[in-house]
Amino acid sequence: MALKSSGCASCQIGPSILNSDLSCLAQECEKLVAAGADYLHLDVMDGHFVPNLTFGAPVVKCLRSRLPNVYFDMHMMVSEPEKWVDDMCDAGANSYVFHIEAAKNPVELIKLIRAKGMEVGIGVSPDTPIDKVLPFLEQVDLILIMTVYPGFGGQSFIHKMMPKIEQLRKSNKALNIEVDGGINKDTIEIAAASGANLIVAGTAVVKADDPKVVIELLRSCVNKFVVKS
Ligand SMILES: O=C(CO)[C@@H](O)[C@H](O)COP(=O)(O)O
Repeated sequence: MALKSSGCASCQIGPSILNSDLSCLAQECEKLVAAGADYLHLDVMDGHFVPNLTFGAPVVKCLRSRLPNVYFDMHMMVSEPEKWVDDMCDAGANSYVFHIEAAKNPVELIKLIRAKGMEVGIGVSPDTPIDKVLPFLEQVDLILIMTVYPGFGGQSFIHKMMPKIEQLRKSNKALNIEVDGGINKDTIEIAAASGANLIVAGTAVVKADDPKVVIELLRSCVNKFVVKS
C-alpha cells in the first residue's frame, strides 16, 4: 500500500494508537485493522519537541513482526528528525512524517527519507503558518495538519486550522492532506469539507465500544466530500 495519490485524493482512515491500551499494543493494532483501518498512525514523541514520551524504533519493529502487511505512518514529533530515519526504516516504517518546525534542512531530509524508500510527509503544528510548507508540496506524499497541539491524545479539535486545509486543497486537488487531533463524529464533517482526505483519529476510535462503526462513519462522511480531479 502507498499513501501517494494517483490524481485524486482518496479517503483513508488511520487510527492513532496513542490512547489505546499500550500494555497489549499488538492486539490493539490487530483489532483496529480488523475494524477497517486503512493504515496505522504511530506517534513518536521525544520529550523535547513535545512534552511527552512514547516509543521508538524497537517497538515499531516488534509491531512490524506481528503486522507484516499494515502501512505504518510514522508521526515523528522529535527535535532531530534526521536522526531517526535509518532506524525507522529498518524497523519497518512506511512513511516518515517530520515536523517543519524541527527540520534544519527540509530538502535534504526529504532526500534522505526517499533514499530509504519511505514515503515523506511534513507536519504543521497549530502555530505554524501554512506558507512554511508550500515550497515542498511537489516533493512530498502528504502534509499533516495538526488540529491539536502535538503531544497528547484526547484534546479538542482546533477549528481555526481549517483555512490551512482549505488553502492546501485549493492549491492541489491530488495532495494527500492528513488531519490529526480531536477528530470524531462532530468534527469530521468540517475537516472533510475543508479538504482533508487522510484521517487520523485516536480517542474516538480506540475508546469506542465498536471501532468498526466509528471508522465506517468517518469514512462515509469523508467520501461525501473527497476531491475528484
Ligand atoms: O499526534 C497526536 C497528538 O500529538 C495525535 O495523533 C493524537 O494522538 C490523536 O488523538 P485524538 O486527538 O484523536 O485523541
